[in-house]
Amino acid sequence: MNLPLATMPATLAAEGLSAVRGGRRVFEGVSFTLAPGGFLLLAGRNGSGKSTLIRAIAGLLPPVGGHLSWGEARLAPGDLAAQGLLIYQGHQFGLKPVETLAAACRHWAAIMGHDVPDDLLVAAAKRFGMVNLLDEPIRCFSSGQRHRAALMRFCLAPRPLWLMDEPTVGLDTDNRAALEALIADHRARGGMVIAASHDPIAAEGDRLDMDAHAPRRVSYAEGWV
Ligand SMILES: Nc1ncnc2c1ncn2[C@@H]1O[C@H](COP(=O)(O)OP(=O)(O)OP(=O)(O)O)[C@@H](O)[C@H]1O
Repeated sequence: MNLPLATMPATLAAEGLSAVRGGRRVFEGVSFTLAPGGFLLLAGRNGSGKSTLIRAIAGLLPPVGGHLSWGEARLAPGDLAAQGLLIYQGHQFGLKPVETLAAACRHWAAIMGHDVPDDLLVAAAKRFGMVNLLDEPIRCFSSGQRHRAALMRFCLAPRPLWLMDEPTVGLDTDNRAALEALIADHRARGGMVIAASHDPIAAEGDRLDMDAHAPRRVSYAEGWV
């Protein structure tokens, strides 16, 4: 069962993004275009800025340079989230240990402004082999099960742009395949995915190498630091 997208997707474009974290420039000159149905893999070494770029697109960390646009509209930081266009999944799963999986899913969807009918919840759980865990509290879950619980959220809100930070971590072979099928189904209805990953993900698309966007090092010999 796939939810129809609530909003028509449009091309997402980044132009010359740069970001600073902890007072240090992390990357600069990041540009890309992601059309409806597109997939963009963010690659690069540890610390190259993959998570930072995802957070910048999600509106959690305003870039210090460059901008995003959605179709013809130039965006201010946070606009994609404010307009209900994205789902972001970072390294923190944000799951309450005392909640059951079903309650956690409904809670998260409510925050996103959606009700979750039973058939949708069961379909989401089926994707990741979680149906028998729907009434179990999260505190009893293994780390891989927590990750799968977090991934179920992508099935629960019909938003066109998915931002996935290390979505394969801790998944076994079957659940990696389930993740890849989820991504393929989303793209087939026009959805778009940006994923940061050290692992290969079976999805045709573009690759952005964050190592190529490291800030230029300026030497003392050039006169300023
Ligand atoms: N909360 C923070 N405060 C200050 N600096 C940070 C913070 N988080 C990350 N950084 C710095 O920002 C840079 C980019 O980190 P980021 O997490 O975006 O890299 P990454 O490419 O996702 O790395 P990894 O592959 O290890 O997940 C790193 O140099 C890191 O030290």
